[in-house]
Amino acid sequence: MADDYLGRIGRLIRDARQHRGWTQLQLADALGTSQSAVNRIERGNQNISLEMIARIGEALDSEIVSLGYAGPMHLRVVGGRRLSGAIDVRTSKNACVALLCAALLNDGRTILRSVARIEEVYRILEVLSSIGVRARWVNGGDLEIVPPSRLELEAMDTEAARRTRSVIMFLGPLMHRFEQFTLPYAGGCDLGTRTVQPHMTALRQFGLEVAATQGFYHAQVDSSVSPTRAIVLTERGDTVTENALMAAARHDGVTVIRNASSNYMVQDLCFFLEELGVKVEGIGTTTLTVHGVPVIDRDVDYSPSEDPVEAMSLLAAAVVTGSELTIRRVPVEFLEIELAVLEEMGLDCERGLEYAAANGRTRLVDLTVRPSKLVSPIDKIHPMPFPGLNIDNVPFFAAIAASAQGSTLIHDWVYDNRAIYLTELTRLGASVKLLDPHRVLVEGPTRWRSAEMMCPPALRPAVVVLLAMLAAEGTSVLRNVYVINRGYEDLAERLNAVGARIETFRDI
Ligand SMILES: CC(=O)N[C@H]1[C@@H](OP(=O)(O)OP(=O)(O)OC[C@H]2O[C@@H](n3ccc(=O)[nH]c3=O)[C@H](O)[C@@H]2O)O[C@H](CO)[C@@H](O)[C@@H]1O
Ligand SMILES: C=C(OP(=O)(O)O)C(=O)O
Repeated sequence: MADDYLGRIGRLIRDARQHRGWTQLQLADALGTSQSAVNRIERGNQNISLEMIARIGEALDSEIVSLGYAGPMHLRVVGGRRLSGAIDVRTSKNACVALLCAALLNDGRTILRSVARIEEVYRILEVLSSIGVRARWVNGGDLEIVPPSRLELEAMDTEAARRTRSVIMFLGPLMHRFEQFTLPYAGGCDLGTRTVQPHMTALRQFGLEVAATQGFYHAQVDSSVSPTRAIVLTERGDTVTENALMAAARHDGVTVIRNASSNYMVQDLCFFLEELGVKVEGIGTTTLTVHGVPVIDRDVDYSPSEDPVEAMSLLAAAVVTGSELTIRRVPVEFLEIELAVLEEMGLDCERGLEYAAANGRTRLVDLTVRPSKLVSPIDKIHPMPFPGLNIDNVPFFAAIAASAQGSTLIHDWVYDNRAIYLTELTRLGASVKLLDPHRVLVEGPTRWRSAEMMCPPALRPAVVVLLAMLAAEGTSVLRNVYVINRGYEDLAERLNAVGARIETFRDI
C-alpha cells in the first residue's frame, strides 16, 4: 500500500516536471538535491516528506504535487537546548534582490552565484519570469538571468510584485528601456509608513516622473533630461541609493550621487556594476561617482556577499541559548559596531583571521561566541545608516538585552512599528515595556517560557521571537512563518544541524 502511494506521487511529480519541460537534473538543482534522488522519488523508491512534496510543488509551480493547497508553514520548537558546532552565513536577501533587479541593466547573461533561496528572491523571480526574463537555477544554487529583447511589462505578475518592497528597484533599470511603464506599489515588511518619495526625487533628475494612482506607479520618462549637478539624496536609504546607481549606470555621462548609503547591499551592487563595465568611484563612502555606459551587453558572473543581518541573527541565537557556537563567513565590516557594543556588554567572542568573500572584496571572519554573563549597555541601542549599528540588527538587541542583567533602552527611530512588535517577547517571559512607538525598555535577565503564537508581520521581530523560543524550556509553536522565509534560507534545518530541535509543519 505504502509503495503504491509513493509510486503514485512519483508519477505525479514526473508528469509535472515533464509538463514544465525540465530534466531531472534541473529539478534536482531547484531543490538543492541530486539527480539520483529525483530519479528515486519519481520511481517511488524514496520516502518523501510532506515538506519535500510542498517544495517540489513550489519548484514546479504545480498544485497537483503540492497536494492541492500547501497552507501556511509553522514551526514547533523544543527549546532550552544548547547549540554547538559551526554554522555558515549565507548570501544576503538585500544584495540578492538588488542584483536581480540590476540584471535588467544587462542585455547579456548574468550569473549570480549562491543566491539565497528565500521567498523574497522567489517573488522577484516570479516577477522577472512573468515579464519574459529567463531566470533559472543552475549548478545547484546559482541563478542565470537572461532578459529578452523586449520585456512584456503588461504581463507582470502583480501579486508577486506587491509582496516585496524590492520591486521598487525596477524603476532604475526600466527607465532605460521604456518611455512609459507601470509598476505596482511595493510591499515588504509591515513596518509602518515607508515613503518612496526619496526615489522619485532622485530619479526625477534622469527625467522620470511618477504618478501614483489606484495601487500603481505610472512612470513617464523624458530621455532628454539628465542630471545637471550632483544628485543629493534626501535620505541615506539603501534602495534609493541602488535605484540612483542603476539609473546612473546606463546614463551616458558621469553622475555624482551624494548622501549615498554605503551599506553592504549597495557595495555589492557597485561591485556588480563594475563587472558590467560601469566605473564607480567612492565605493564604501557617501559620495559615489558613476561613469555610465549606455549599452551593457556582457556575460558576467558575480557572487553576492554574506548577510550581516543573518550573522547577527545567528550570533543572537548563540547568546540567548547560552551556547558556544562558531558563525562562519561573517562580513565583519558590517557588524563592527554591533560587536563593539556586545563586547562592552561582556560578550566572550573570538574572531579568526580575515579572509575574502567570493566577490574578492568583502572581508569575512569566523566568529566563535561563548556563553557569557552579559550586563546591559550604559547607553541606549539605536541604529544609524552604515557605518552605524545596522537598522535591521536593532531587534536582535531586544532578545540579547533580555538575556543581560539590567535595563536596556532600545530606540528604533527608523520604523514606525518595529519596536512595537518587540513587546511580543513578553509572551515568552521577557520584560519589554513600550515607552512610545519607537522606544522599548528591556529588563533582564529573563526566565524564558514556552508559548504558542503567530509570527509578528515583520521579518526581524519574527526571528527574534523564534530565538526566544529556542531559549525557552518546553515546546513552543510559531505560526505562519512566511515572513521568516522571506529572508532566511532553511533557517530551521540549519539551526537543527547545530543542535536546535525545530519541526516544520503545514496546514494542508
Ligand atoms: C531590500 C532592502 O535592501 N531593504 C532594506 C532597505 O530598505 P529601504 O531602502 O527600502 O528602506 P526605506 O527607504 O524604507 O528606509 C527605511 C526607513 O528609514 C528611514 N530613513 C532612512 C535613511 C535615512 O537617512 N533617514 C531615514 O529616515 C526611512 O524614512 C524609512 O522609514 O533599507 C532598510 C534600512 O536600512 C532595511 O531595513 C531594509 O532591510
Ligand atoms: C525590513 C526588511 O526588509 P524589506 O526592506 O524587504 O521589507 C528587513 O530585511 O528587515
